[in-house]
Parts: sequence; structure tokens; C-alpha cells
Amino acid sequence: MGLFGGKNQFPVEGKTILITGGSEGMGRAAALQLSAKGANIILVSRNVGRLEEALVDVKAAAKSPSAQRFTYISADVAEHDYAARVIAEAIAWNSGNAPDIVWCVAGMSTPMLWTEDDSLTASRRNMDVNYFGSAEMSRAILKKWLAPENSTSPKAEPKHLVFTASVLALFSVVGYGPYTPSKWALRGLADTLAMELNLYPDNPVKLHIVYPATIVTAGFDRENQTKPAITLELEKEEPPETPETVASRSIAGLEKGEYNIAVSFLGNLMRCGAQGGSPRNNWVLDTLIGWLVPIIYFFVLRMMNGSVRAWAKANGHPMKAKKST
Ligand SMILES: NC(=O)C1=CN([C@@H]2O[C@H](COP(=O)(O)OP(=O)(O)OC[C@H]3O[C@@H](n4cnc5c(N)ncnc54)[C@H](OP(=O)(O)O)[C@@H]3O)[C@@H](O)[C@H]2O)C=CC1
Ligand SMILES: CCCCCCCCCCCCCCCC(=O)[C@@H](N)CO
Repeated sequence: MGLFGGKNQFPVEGKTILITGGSEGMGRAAALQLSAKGANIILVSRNVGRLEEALVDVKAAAKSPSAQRFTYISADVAEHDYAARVIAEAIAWNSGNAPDIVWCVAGMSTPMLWTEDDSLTASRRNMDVNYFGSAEMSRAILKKWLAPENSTSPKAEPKHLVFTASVLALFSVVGYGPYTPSKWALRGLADTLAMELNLYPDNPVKLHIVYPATIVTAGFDRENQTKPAITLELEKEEPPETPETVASRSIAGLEKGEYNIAVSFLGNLMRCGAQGGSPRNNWVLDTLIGWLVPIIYFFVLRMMNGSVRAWAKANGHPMKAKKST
């Protein structure tokens, strides 16, 4: 059921769901919740030990343990052409059928100031994992779902492809230069595909992008090791959430049939303020809120840029401050 009792537009019972980044954090939480709703689950990530551990928990969460099936595939989403192999293995395991739902969650972040020595290397790596990791997977699965031999009818139950971005793809913050563009790129790809999918009326596929804010995960601990102090300070405006909360709000958005899925109050404001040519969840509400957001931004941007300037004043030139610590 959707939140307001509407028809559930993301039924998962008996469906096979492939989740990249499913061994930890938000991806693992989503896998557990989808298993509890009766889905067969394929976890994809690199570390086999963590995949095995996660799979035990995903199995234990199953709604009908005897009917549901679970497996994992180890793969590095940053590797060129990884996804064709992963999808082939998933199809072989799934009695010759492609997964019904693919959720790209695998991602990483190395925040730092743009003038730091490693920022471009970090940027390329973030692009490879976050953008190309999802881009390659989307192409591999769409080539299967959209193939003429898999045509059904416009009324058939749709397949679902889900990308995981960040609120930073809607509102940019100092210090996330190596990361933010990879998530904006994902949004650009998704909007393009949302229109392109209309070329295949007999192969219905629904596309969604989730925009989480801070999630308390191992990945978050890792990114905090390189995160500039000013970034830490500014992002306190958006309270951290557990991976379980983010996963369940994401699934609620999927069940309501949303395209751009924000999972927090500020995230929803940011979503309405940055819609461009994206498909809308609700034309009337999204438009009305979208008219308000520039007024909020007038104050928020003054405050945030003011904080950044005050930080510079208190701490001195960032390159000099770095050398003296
Ligand atoms: N944490 C946060 O504050 C936020 C996170 N996000 C996004 O949400 C998603 C989940 O984040 P979070 O739960 O924190 O992530 P975590 O770092 O906790 O977990 C990442 C998962 O992705 C896998 N992964 C990472 N790199 C690769 C790779 N190259 N190839 C295959 N799998 C990989 C990891 O397994 P393994 O290492 O074994 O491969 C792990 O399963 C990411 O896309 C992230 O960018 C968005 C907003 C905020
Ligand atoms: C109208 C709206 C007002 C906006 C107020 C702005 C408040 C700033 C919130 C910044 C939050 C940043 C979260 C980063 C999550 C992320 O993606 C990374 N942790 C991953 O590396």
C-alpha cells in the first residue's frame, strides 16, 4: 500500500530484486526490508565476506523463507563492462529471467576542497563508482528489459530501475566538489532515460531516483576522514538518519510511484526547487512548493555563504591553514 492508501505501485512479493551496494549501509537496509516484503534478493558488491554476512541477515528477514531465494554476486561497479557479466549471472541464477527490479545503491564519497592535491583523482573515482557504476548497470538491464523478445503490453506490470543520488544533486555544498557532480550526472541520465523509455510502450519500465541526505553508515564514517570542517558544520542543518529510515522512506516513495524521491522535509523542498524538466510526482503540489523555494533560498544562501566567509575569516586562507596543521 502507498502511504495514503493508494494502490501500491511497487509490489515486490515474488519478484527478483538486484541491489548494488547491498552488503552495507542503505543498500543492506533496503535488501532486508524488501526481503521482509517477500522479494528474492541478489546482492552485488565487492567484498565477499561482507556479502555473505549480509545475505545471512537478508535471509533471516524473509517473509516466506521456503519460497524466497537469495544470492550474491561479487563485482566492482567501477569496472568497465562489469554489469553485462552481473546481469548474465543473475539471469542464469533466476531460471533464465532478468531481475524484475534493479536498485543501484553502490556509491562512495571523498569530500575535500577543490584546491587540494587529490581532488581531481577523487573526482574521477567518484564518477567511476557513483555515475558509471549506475550508468553501466542501467544500460545492461535496459538492454534486456527493452529487447523485442521481451515485449509484452503497455498494461503489463512495469519493471523498476532505481538510482541512488543525494540531496547534493539538488543543492550543492562547499567541500563536496569531487562527489556532487557524479550525482548530478546521474540525475541528468535519469531524466533522459525517463523520456527515452517512451520509445518502448510494450516494455514498460518505471524509473526512480532517491535523494538521501546524511545517512549514518560506514561510508559516512569514511567520508568524514577527508571532510573539510566547514562542510561538517554546514551539513548539520540536515539531521542524520539511520540507513533503515532512509530505506523505508525510499520504499514508501517507490510504492507511491514517485519519480524523484526525497526522504526528508528539507530534501523535499530541495526537490521541488530543482525540478527542471524532470517528471513530476504531483504537478500541483510540486509546482506550488517550487514557487516558495526561491524565497527560502534567498535567506538560506545568504546564511550559508555568510558562514563560509566567516569561517575563512576565522581560520585564514585554506591552503595555508592546511599546511600549518
Ligand atoms: N552516507 C551518506 O551520508 C549518504 C550516502 N548517499 C549515497 O547512498 C548510497 C549508499 O550509501 P551508504 O549506505 O552510506 O554506503 P556504504 O559506504 O555504507 O556502503 C556502500 C555499499 O556499496 C558497496 N560498494 C562501494 N563501492 C563499490 C564498488 N566500487 N563496487 C561495488 N560495490 C561497491 C559496498 O560494498 P563493498 O565495499 O564490499 O564493495 C557497500 O555494500 C551511496 O550511493 C551514497 O553515495 C547519499 C546521501 C548521503
Ligand atoms: C530549501 C532547502 C534549504 C536547504 C538547507 C541546506 C542545508 C544543507 C544540507 C546539506 C546536507 C548534505 C548532506 C550530504 C549527503 C551526502 O550525499 C554525503 N554525505 C555523501 O557523501
